[in-house]
Amino acid sequence: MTTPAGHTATILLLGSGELGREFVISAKRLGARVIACDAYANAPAMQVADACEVFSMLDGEALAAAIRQHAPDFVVPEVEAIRTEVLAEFEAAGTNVVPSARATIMTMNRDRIREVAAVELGLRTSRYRYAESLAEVEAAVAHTGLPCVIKPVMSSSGKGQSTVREAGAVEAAWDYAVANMRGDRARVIVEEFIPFDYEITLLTVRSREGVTFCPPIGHRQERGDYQESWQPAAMSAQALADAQAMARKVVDNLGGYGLFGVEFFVRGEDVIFSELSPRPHDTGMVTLISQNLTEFDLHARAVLGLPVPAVELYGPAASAVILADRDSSAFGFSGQADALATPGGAVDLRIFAKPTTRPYRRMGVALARAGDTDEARRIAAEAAGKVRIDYR
Ligand SMILES: Nc1ncnc2c1ncn2[C@@H]1O[C@H](COP(=O)(O)OP(=O)(O)OP(=O)(O)O)[C@@H](O)[C@H]1O
Ligand SMILES: NCC(=O)N[C@@H]1O[C@H](COP(=O)([O-])[O-])[C@@H](O)[C@H]1O
Ligand SMILES: [Mg+2]
Repeated sequence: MTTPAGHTATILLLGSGELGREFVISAKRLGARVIACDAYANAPAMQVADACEVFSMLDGEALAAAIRQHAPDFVVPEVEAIRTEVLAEFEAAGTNVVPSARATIMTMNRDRIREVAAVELGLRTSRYRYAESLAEVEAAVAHTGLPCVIKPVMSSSGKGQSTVREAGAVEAAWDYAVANMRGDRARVIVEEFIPFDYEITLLTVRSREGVTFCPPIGHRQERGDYQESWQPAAMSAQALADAQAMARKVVDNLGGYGLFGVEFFVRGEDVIFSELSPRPHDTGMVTLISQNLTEFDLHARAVLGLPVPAVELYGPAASAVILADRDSSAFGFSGQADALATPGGAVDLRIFAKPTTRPYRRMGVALARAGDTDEARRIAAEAAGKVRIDYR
């Protein structure tokens, strides 16, 4: 291990988006040196890191070369799509992969994590079947019933995902999933559609001292992608206890140290496990204004083997996304002053400084804290709406 003089550890960050950017800031505050990697130059986390490397995280040779060159104390995945076999090889040879190579492999594949959760651990999930052809999808739909949700087993942020409400729409959903999947396995999961009352992310920290939880985060999704989140999500003590018990089982099974974003659907008192990220979660960006230690601080502490105390919630808070609506590499922002002056509560912004836009690309978030979560949501949405992307 080659931690340079004056630093506490060397971290190789695999993926350099908005979540990585905040993680770099948190880790650097604790003295770490961070090398940020992603497939394009000037990615958000690269702008605040000590060094950067540009290569596709799916390129096994480039990934192995970067790990060998930097000999990091910790390899910290930030995106889902990574040549995870390489991580497993390095882990076997002694490299510390966060939270573990197995966790990254399981969670990158919806079918693998579903088997762990539903079969091995017996957690309540939606009814599901896997399918690798149109005929198999049709058989799977017969099992789950309609409506159902069809997703490539390898995808994230809603890519390739559709909700099917009538039999005539099954073929289009299969074609859409195959066209938008990642990797070379044409395989989908067909899930029973859960008409949930609300859905939550339970940020769960696994550290040397054990497992701790942040107050639950409610969120609203469109096109499979998060639009706003708020904390704390109102839920019964029993439902929260059930979610915590399930989250603990999953993270203990996956092992390693770090923060996980565990997703649940809640209907009445029924809590249904959906999926999880073995890393900070996009809906958890609300913790940038709601907690004394953000999800990024908690991840950094757990990774570096430092104490993780109980989290202090400053008060009801919300986040709302700022999205682009077209492809561009010549654009700027305006309206930040107006946004930050939104009355009614504490307001903040994160502008990710991504070098290009595309339709629906997340370019920033507005954050708000207020007397209750409804008010915080209203203020965050108002502030986000005031930030304009000026395409030139
Ligand atoms: N079975 C289901 N029933 C009802 N809604 C669902 C179901 N599956 C997914 N959804 C909706 O779609 C959203 C995205 O689904 P999911 O989390 O599985 O996709 P993802 O691509 O992994 O997203 P991300 O990477 O952002 O977490 C969920 O948060 C939920 O709102
Ligand atoms: N749901 C996962 C998620 O939110 N991931 C975050 O988005 C970035 C990719 O953004 P991009 O597609 O705009 O480059 C990732 O690097 C990560 O920070
Ligand atoms: Mg999800």
